[in-house]
Amino acid sequence: MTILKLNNVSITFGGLKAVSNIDMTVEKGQIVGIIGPNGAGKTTLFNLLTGMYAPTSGEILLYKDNPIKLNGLKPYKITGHGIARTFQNIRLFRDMTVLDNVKIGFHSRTKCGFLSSVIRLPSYYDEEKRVREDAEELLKMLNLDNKKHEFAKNLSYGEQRRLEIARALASEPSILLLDEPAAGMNPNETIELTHLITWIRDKFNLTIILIEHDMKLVMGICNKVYVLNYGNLIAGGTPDEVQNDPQVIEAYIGSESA
Ligand SMILES: Nc1ncnc2c1ncn2[C@@H]1O[C@H](COP(=O)(O)OP(=O)(O)OP(=O)(O)O)[C@@H](O)[C@H]1O
Repeated sequence: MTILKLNNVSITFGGLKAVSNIDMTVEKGQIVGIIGPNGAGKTTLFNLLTGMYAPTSGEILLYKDNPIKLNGLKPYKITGHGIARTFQNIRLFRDMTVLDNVKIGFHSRTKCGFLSSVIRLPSYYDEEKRVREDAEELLKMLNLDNKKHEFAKNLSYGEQRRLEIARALASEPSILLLDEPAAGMNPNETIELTHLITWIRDKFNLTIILIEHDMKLVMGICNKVYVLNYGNLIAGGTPDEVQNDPQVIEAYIGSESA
């Protein structure tokens, strides 16, 4: 079943077409990889999917009960529709605790209004308690519960990446976008992360789209891989299909010799 579809999506910055006429279909429950040399348009694509940029042309459709057109929606609306992300350069609240970082992730789901929060109605305390319990539960699942009172900045790199994932999961997404989750990790952390990604997909019933340069990770866990080069989609298929695609080989060899 299709959960996300891009029809002829482009975005232009000045004269540069950073993403050009992209067609993409993502099936529910799959892990989809987006690869390509530096500057290929991968992060721009995530920015389009999360409402940070609006496409210059084309449409992005999310299939829930009915198709929802995501073009031009504000990021918080898109989060509300169930798309969450992590960032290439980790974006945590570094001077806040691990627990508070995750509690903030629940914000898009909390119902307490401004007034009940300010005058501290019982509904505020009920919600606060529920958010705390849910956040602690998530931290347990991501093996960070023993760090919940640490400042985020004191965590190791691998732990910070897990915390970002925990925070993204707090918004109860149906689609999780991971931007270079293995960047900066050592080989052991990358192996752990690989297991974690498939585990959270199954546990939380997610569809995952990930940008990654670590080919072992991509080819090991993705059901489908899309390859971008200079903003164009040059291949899309199973890991085996794209690895043997002459255009893909050329793009990577070309980028290495550049
Ligand atoms: N806001 C912007 N304004 C102008 N140009 C931009 C903007 N965002 C991205 N670009 C350009 O779009 C192109 C694609 O960039 P993008 O960051 O999406 O590539 P990428 O595939 O994610 O690269 P990397 O693997 O290095 O992260 C680049 O040429 C980049 O300079």
